[in-house]
Amino acid sequence: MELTSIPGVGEKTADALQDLDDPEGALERGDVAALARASGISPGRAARIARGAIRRNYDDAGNITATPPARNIYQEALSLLQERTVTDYASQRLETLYPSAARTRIEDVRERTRTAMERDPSPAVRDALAGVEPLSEPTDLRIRDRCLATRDAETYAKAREAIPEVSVELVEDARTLSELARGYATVVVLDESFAGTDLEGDVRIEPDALDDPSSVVPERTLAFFAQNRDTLQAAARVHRQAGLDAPCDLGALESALSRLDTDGEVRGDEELDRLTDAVNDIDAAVSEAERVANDHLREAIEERDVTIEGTDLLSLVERGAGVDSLLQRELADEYDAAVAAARETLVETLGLRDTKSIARRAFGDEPTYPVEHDESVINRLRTELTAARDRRATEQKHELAADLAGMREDCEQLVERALELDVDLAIARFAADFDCTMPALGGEGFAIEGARSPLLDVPFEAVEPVDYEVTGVTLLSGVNSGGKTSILDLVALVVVLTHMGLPVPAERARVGRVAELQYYAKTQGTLDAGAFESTLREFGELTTSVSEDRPVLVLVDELESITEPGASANIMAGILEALADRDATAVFVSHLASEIRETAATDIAVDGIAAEGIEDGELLVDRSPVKGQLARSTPELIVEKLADEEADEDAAFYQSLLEKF
Ligand SMILES: Nc1ncnc2c1ncn2[C@@H]1O[C@H](COP(=O)(O)OP(=O)(O)OP(=O)(O)O)[C@@H](O)[C@H]1O
Repeated sequence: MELTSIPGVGEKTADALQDLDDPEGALERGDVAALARASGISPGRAARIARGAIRRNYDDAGNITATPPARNIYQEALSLLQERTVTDYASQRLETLYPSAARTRIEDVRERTRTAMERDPSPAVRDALAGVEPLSEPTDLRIRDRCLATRDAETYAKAREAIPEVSVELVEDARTLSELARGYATVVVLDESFAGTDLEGDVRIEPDALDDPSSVVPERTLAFFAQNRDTLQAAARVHRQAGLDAPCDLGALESALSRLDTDGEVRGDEELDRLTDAVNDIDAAVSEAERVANDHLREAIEERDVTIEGTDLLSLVERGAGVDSLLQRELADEYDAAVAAARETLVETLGLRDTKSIARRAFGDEPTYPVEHDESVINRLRTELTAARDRRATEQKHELAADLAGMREDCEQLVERALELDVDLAIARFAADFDCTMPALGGEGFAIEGARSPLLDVPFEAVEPVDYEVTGVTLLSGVNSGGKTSILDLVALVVVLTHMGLPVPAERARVGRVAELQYYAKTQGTLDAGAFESTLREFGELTTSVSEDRPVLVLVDELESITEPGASANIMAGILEALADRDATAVFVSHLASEIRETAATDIAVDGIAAEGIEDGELLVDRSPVKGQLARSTPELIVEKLADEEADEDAAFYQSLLEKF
């Protein structure tokens, strides 16, 4: 795939993407998290690139939101979904959903949405999802107890490239090889020519080692699983809890992972634990053995009366013999028992097996008081135990790596499915939280029934449902705070969600295909001449851009505020006529609906959000616009109320005011 053919991807970005493991796959999957791992590419940019790739695949002209308020609605829709994700991945992945102009794209997302809406976002699944994140590659793995050796310069270069985790050494002959073996626990020789040579230490002749690096460094396989262990365990839990089809045997994976520590060491092996503890506890065990022996001996000596004949004493003194020889002569049996206790304590405390006889030699038969160990024997014991521990660890690593090696691809799928489930669950929760349905696609304009906006400043439970259908060009009139702006937001939201392929917050909805959503929010106050001119230009361009194959939905909120009322009524009438001529769909909210209708040369439909009356100073409003009915304005309603309520002479004044409406 030519990466530069994706909209928004230049040479530099393409180079950065090319360094990823599988840039095409990441683009195909819309894997924003993977794309964001390319150097210099932020998650926001990664999402734009993924959207660009989708647009190219679907030959899609792009996002239908054509104005800042339309884009805000899209952002709000996205936030409502993103708030319902557990993982960062799903949150970023949702950014690849955009309101598309391509029917095939919308249909593809709708298919996924239907499946997503059937999923059950149970707390147990969400809990498990909290532990899942995209897999990562371990870096800087260095193995220091092994090295590779060769006398061939070419093999040396190949080895450095194939197995960078260990040192590679150039050797000249058997002597230099033996020297090397003294510095490493294991030396793997890559040259056949050394076979048959008598070498000291753990030197292995393995000319094919470079073909299977994990035979030399099982840590390479293990490091990936160790680094991602918690994520993989969580992804397995997600599969169990959600009843998802797993790509591999979850039990086998979980049991293999339970034998691995996050630092890549094998755990749960009794023999390895025994040897590790023995190496760690050796000094403490030696002290304990000495203490046991000396306690024994001290007690024995304390309890004994030693009788010594004068001649013996003399001869002892003459020979310069110390108390040791007295010990040997008088307490030989006790000494033997004390040493036996010391040996037993050392062997027992360290749980020794193969190295028992070495350990026993740590306490000599020659009587001394206090009983002391032979440090050189203990050093030998330490060396033997350490070597046995390392051998066992490496064996175990090979075994575990062999179990896990074949599972890598399945694990990648396992995590991907779990993360994608989070995307589905966010959609399912959004649909459930806002009582959504899948809208029907097609026809002219739009029709919504029982629609409730999640964008209002009131809690969703308090939102009153709205029905509204528009085909063609319509003015929407209504009392102050009747909910006109809220309806434009709601219509924009429903249109955006529909074109994203998502469900909409309504009992029923039908949305005609739109190539552009042109939403203009109310301006704050009159525009100066320059701003007024550029606004007019915008509408000029807009009215000429509408055509049958470029259906445009125009939503405009109180355009009259851009200039003085008379002029703005004329301008709006003109824009509406032009849009009506081109069969566009448009809703213009305005307090000048009646003036505009009078000015316009063609018939313009007017709908109204009507107040049913005033109660305690509050308007009672039916939020669904009434078709074909100009709503009475708030001032008119208040004058009418005063005309009804006031005493005779005042009532006449209010009556005359009312007649002017
Ligand atoms: N469907 C609804 N359910 C509940 N409350 C609503 C609904 N629609 C609007 N409201 C409430 O009415 C308030 C005013 O709504 P909105 O701003 O849409 O009215 P408006 O007709 O555009 O007002 P104005 O004529 O002053 O511009 C909202 O902030 C919201 O609190």
